[in-house]
Formats: sequence, C-alpha cells, structure tokens
Amino acid sequence: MTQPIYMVGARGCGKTTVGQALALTLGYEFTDTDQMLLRATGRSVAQIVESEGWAGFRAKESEMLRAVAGGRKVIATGGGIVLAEANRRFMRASGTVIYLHAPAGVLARRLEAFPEEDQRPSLTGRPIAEEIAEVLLAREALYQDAAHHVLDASASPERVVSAILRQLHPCAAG
Ligand SMILES: Nc1ncnc2c1ncn2[C@@H]1O[C@H](COP(=O)(O)OP(=O)(O)OP(=O)(O)O)[C@@H](O)[C@H]1O
Ligand SMILES: O=C(O)C1=C[C@@H](O)[C@@H](O)[C@H](O)C1
Ligand SMILES: [Mg+2]
Repeated sequence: MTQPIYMVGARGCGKTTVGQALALTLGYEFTDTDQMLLRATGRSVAQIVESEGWAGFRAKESEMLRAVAGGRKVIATGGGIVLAEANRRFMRASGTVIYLHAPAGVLARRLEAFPEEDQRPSLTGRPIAEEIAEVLLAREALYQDAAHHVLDASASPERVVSAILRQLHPCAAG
C-alpha cells in the first residue's frame, strides 16, 4: 500500500499511541496533525484557540492535513478533523481511514488520567466524562462516515494494532 493510513476518532481513543505503533510495525513514517501544528506554529491547541477561536484552529488543522498527506505514512489526526465534510471526503479519497472506536467511559478514564490540557482544552466547559459522552454522540456518525474500517480501541495498543493489520491484510493474518 502506498497511500497513507489516517487514524480518526475521539480524544483518547489512541490515534497517536496506536498510530505510532502501527507505523513502526508497517515500516511507515508517522505523523500527527496536532503535533505538526504545534511544531509549525510554536503554539499549543489551547493557545491557538485562545487567539483565533475553534474556527481558527479547525482551519489550520485542515490545512495541515493536506500538507502532511501522501505516501507510506500513518497520519494521526485531531479528534475534530471529521467535523468538516471536505476533510472526510479528502481522507477517504486519498488513503485508508481507520476509526478507533471506544465507549465514552473508557475514553473518559484515559483522559482523566492524562488530561494534557494544553493540547486538549475543553470543548464544552463541562467535566471530562460528560463532555466526551456528548462529543461522541454528536460525532459518531461523522467518524463512521469517514471510515473504511472501524476498530474496537478499548483493547491494549498491541491488540489494536494486530486487529488493524488483520483488517488491512486479511490474507496474511495468522
Ligand atoms: N489502547 C490503549 N490502551 C490503553 N491506553 C491507551 C490506549 N490508547 C491510548 N491510550 C492512552 O490514552 C491516552 C490518550 O491516547 P492518545 O494521545 O494516543 O489519544 P488520541 O486519540 O491521539 O487523542 P487526541 O485526539 O487528544 O490527540 C494516552 O495516555 C495513552 O497512553
Ligand atoms: O476532539 C477534538 O475536537 C480535539 C482533539 C485533539 O486531537 C485536538 O485536535 C484538539 O484538542 C481538538
Ligand atoms: Mg493524538
């Protein structure tokens, strides 16, 4: 496969963690739109949102998605990349899209343990568990719409990577 693999899903589903492990296994480059934005602008998500609002951040991440796309890469996206229909179409047309799905309770536990507030400023002003349940409800159809494959992301990163490989290369799976 010479096209990129895009990882999509809500905050805490493991796009970065599982994406890195998947890239290592496949011998692909790894990139992450959140990390690339931080590197390119020298500003965290929270700082960008404070000065330009969420609309400003969404515009920047959409540009970054197109800038990093292409080749043998695993691309971890931001949790809100699917909000723009153009991004969903772009990813589906230019690569393979993997949705890491996990129940709100699993995501909330991970985010409460590692909030990383600079990169994950509140989206709603509500407590993490309430916010993630609300966000999943609002976005579930969008993640599904973007995805070629939907994987259970509540297992360990190693197991999630194995499950992805079975989906991508069913004939080679042992
Ligand atoms: N499969 C997993 N099992 C257990 N813990 C996990 C798993 N995947 C990720 N984690 C943990 O959950 C936290 C969030 O993971 P990660 O940053 O990869 O999520 P993300 O989907 O990239 O989130 P964001 O949208 O904020 O970038 C990290 O502390 C990570 O170690
Ligand atoms: O789910 C979201 O809307 C976000 C997820 C993170 O990856 C970051 O892209 C940012 O904090 C927004
Ligand atoms: Mg991430």
